[in-house]
Amino acid sequence: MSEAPMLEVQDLVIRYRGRGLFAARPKPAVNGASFRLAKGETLGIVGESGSGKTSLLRAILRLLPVESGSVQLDGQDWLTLKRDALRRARQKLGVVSQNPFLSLSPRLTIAEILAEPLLAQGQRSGPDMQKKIAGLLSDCGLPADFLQRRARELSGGQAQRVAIARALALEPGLMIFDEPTSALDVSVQAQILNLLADLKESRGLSMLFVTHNLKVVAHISDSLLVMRRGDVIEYGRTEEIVRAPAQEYTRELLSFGRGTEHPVIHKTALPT
Ligand SMILES: Nc1ncnc2c1ncn2[C@@H]1O[C@H](COP(=O)(O)OP(=O)(O)OP(=O)(O)O)[C@@H](O)[C@H]1O
Repeated sequence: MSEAPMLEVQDLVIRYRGRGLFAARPKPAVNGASFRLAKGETLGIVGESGSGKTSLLRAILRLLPVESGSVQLDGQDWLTLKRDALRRARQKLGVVSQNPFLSLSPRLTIAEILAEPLLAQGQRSGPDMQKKIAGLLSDCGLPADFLQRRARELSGGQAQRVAIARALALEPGLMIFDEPTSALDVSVQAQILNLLADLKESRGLSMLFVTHNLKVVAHISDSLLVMRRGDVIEYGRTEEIVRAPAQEYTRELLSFGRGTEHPVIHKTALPT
C-alpha cells in the first residue's frame, strides 16, 4: 500500500456570509478545491488577488469554517479534531507569513525567539536546547553570533530566515508559506528560495507555498495549483504546466509574473 499523503483536500467549499439580513448568498471564496500533497514534496498555490488562496490556507489552518469537503493531514481527519487533539496536532504545521517583523517580537533575542516554541511544548532549557537552537539557526544560514541579536536589528531576509528557523523548531511535517518572499528584494527572494530548496532536501520537508507569483513558485514546486475567482482552474506537475499550460490564464501568469524577473536559483552565498 502506498504511503498516506501529507495533505489531502477534497471538494473543499468555503463561503463567507453575506452582509445584512436579506443579502444574497455570496459565491464561494473557494469553490470545490481538491489536491494531494505527497510527503517530501512542495505544492505551489498560485492566483491573483481575490482568487481564494488565503481563504484556502486559513481553512487548512482551522482558522475558518468550511461549508463542505474534507482535509486529511498525515492520515488524520483534520476538520473534525476537537480542542486538545487539535492543539497537539497543530504541531504538525509550521507557518511562515509574508512579514516576519509582525511575528517576531522586536525586543527578544533570536535565541529567545527560537526557544519560545520549545519551552511552550514543555521542553527544558539547558545545553540540549541551546544546541538545538544553534542548529536551527545554522540550518537556516545564519551564524551563531546572531543568537544574541534582537529581531529589530535584522534585515528583511535575515528576519525571514529566523521566522523559518522558528517554524521548524517543533519539526512539523508540513510547512506552510504564505507569500514568504513577496516583501523582499529580488536577490534576497532568490536566497530564501534557495534556502527552502536546501531544507526540503536536507529535512525531507513537505511544503505548501502560496503566492501570486507563478514564476517564483515554479522553481521550487513539484506540483502547481492555479486558482481564479475561487475555482481551481489548473492542477498538475510543475514541469507539465510550465511546458504546456492548459489555460490561457496560466500562460499569462507565466509570461507576466508580477514584480520579478526570473529569480536565479544557486547555492546560497552570504545571507542578506
Ligand atoms: N472576511 C471576509 N468576508 C467576506 N468575504 C471575504 C473575506 N475574506 C475574503 N473574502 C472574499 O473571498 C474571496 C477570496 O479572498 P482571499 O483573501 O481568499 O483571496 P486571495 O487570493 O488570498 O487574495 P490576496 O492575494 O489579495 O490575499 C474574495 O472575493 C474576497 O473578497
